[in-house]
Amino acid sequence: MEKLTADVLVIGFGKGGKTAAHALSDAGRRVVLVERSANMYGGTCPNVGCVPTKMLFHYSNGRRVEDDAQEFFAHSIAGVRALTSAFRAGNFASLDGKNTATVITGTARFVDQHTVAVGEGDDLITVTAPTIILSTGSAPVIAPIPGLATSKHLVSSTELTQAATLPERLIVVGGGYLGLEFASIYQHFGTHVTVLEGAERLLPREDEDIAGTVREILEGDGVRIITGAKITEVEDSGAVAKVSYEKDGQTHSVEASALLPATGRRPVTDGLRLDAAGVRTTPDGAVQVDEHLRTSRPHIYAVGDVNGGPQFTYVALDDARIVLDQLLGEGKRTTADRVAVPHTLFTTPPLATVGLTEREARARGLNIKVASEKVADIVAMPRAYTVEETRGMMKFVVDADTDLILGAALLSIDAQEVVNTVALAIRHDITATELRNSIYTHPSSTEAFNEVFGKASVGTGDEEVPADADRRPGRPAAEGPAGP
Ligand SMILES: Cc1cc2nc3c(=O)[nH]c(=O)nc-3n(C[C@H](O)[C@H](O)[C@H](O)COP(=O)(O)OP(=O)(O)OC[C@H]3O[C@@H](n4cnc5c(N)ncnc54)[C@H](O)[C@@H]3O)c2cc1C
Ligand SMILES: NC(=O)c1ccc[n+]([C@@H]2O[C@H](COP(=O)([O-])OP(=O)(O)OC[C@H]3O[C@@H](n4cnc5c(N)ncnc54)[C@H](O)[C@@H]3O)[C@@H](O)[C@H]2O)c1
Repeated sequence: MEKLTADVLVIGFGKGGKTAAHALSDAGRRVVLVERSANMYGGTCPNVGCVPTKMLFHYSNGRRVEDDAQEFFAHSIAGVRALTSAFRAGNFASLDGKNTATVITGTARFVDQHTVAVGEGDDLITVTAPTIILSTGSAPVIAPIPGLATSKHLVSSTELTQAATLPERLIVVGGGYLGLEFASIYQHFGTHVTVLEGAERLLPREDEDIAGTVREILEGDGVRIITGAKITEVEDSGAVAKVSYEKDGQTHSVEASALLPATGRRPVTDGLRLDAAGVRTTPDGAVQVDEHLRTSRPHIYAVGDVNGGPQFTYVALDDARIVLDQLLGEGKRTTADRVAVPHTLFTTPPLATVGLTEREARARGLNIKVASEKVADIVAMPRAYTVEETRGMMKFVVDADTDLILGAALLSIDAQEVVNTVALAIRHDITATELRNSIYTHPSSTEAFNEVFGKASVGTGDEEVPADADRRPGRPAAEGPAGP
């Protein structure tokens, strides 16, 4: 049995926890970080989340019709394994290698509000610290559908990033971020994918034109999408699972050899014995926090997915900044400081969004203009043609009184990059006209701003500005294709 003390104890090697651990250790604090699995140094994102899925996204888009599907898939999974294991090793070494940080592998459980225990019997380690940061992440929700949890065909997203063989048919239960990304990736690898989504339409938060175009693109790639599906039962039948669902009063069924639950993720607090520390949870099972991410015990913080906030790596990172500001800074930073946080759904092409949708802006009674154009029609953005991905559309919602950008939905090649510029413009009050009249590299996707912002449907009196409006006299006009 070993008894350790530290200045700061971090539970979970996720983005939030490790970012805080590095900074605190660099500031000379003695840090102990406890991670329950040697396969998870670095947390979900680099091991079983963002990194492997985005690498599979990349590989799957490179598959040619003549490639053998199984061979190509096996090669792709090998690439993912190599990268994730390199990242895992790097994550461990960079933290454990510091003089003031120690990583312990095991599951932490609270003994009291300052102490956790890891392991049992002779291997028991206790760690006591005046400050504790919880960063235990989230786990998939398995919807209470009869037969789903016990189906031998159930596969987790983790398994799908490490699978040895490509399933011939895959049913994805839930058409949110995780479900649509796996649907798009696996369909491109050659699996026949069916998405069963409970809501009446895909991506209900997005405007109908955007959600409809996402659906059209996925269906164009061969993904079968059934919305408004009320799944009633899952039955294993030999090599396949049969999923029964009701839609429009009729009962239907679909079969597949693999079944991915993608109906959300819940905060992980199992086994932590939060009660022993007096840390309260919300009715949804998240660790309850204030805007400084302090729990009901002010010396215990909770960052990332476990605190019930938006489940994105960059939010976990920002959570760490808030806690670090408490521990090393002025203690002013809060979750309320976040403005225009962008998101990207990595379908092909990706959908990146920020701020308000058109529907939300209108519901707020704002006087808006909407600038929108199909990617294939954006003459100022030949990049889409050069990489042979001209599907999608770009849409901006602009305040007609102030010319400030209220939101954007970019369903387009490079959208995950372009959206960050829009988010920055929103945060720093850069107007739509300024974005429209700026100089961008060529050929790039950002160049679309030169044109699309000039397409506002309900204007402030601004006339449409042509794509090449801010070129100097004598220069050639737009160098892109003349348009389809
Ligand atoms: C398939 C998939 C794809 C995703 N893609 C993206 C994306 O493209 N972009 C994006 O921004 N986000 C993405 N996400 C979400 C993102 O991965 C998470 O929001 C992020 O990893 C959360 O980080 P975290 O710090 O909260 O916890 P995590 O990274 O989940 O880390 C928590 C760690 O705590 C450990 N742990 C749990 N309980 C204990 C305990 N009792 N003791 C010790 N250790 C414990 C776990 O083993 C785990 O390593 C994706 C998620 C998934 C599942
Ligand atoms: N690119 C990214 O940033 C990325 C990628 C993957 C995951 N993530 C994160 O992980 C989280 C979890 O992803 P997710 O897709 O599991 O959750 P989600 O909340 O995004 O989507 C869940 C979907 O399942 C549907 N659903 C719920 N119950 C259902 C049922 N019984 N039958 C059919 N459909 C049902 C919901 O209507 C919803 O559309 C995401 O919210 C996101 O924060 C992010």
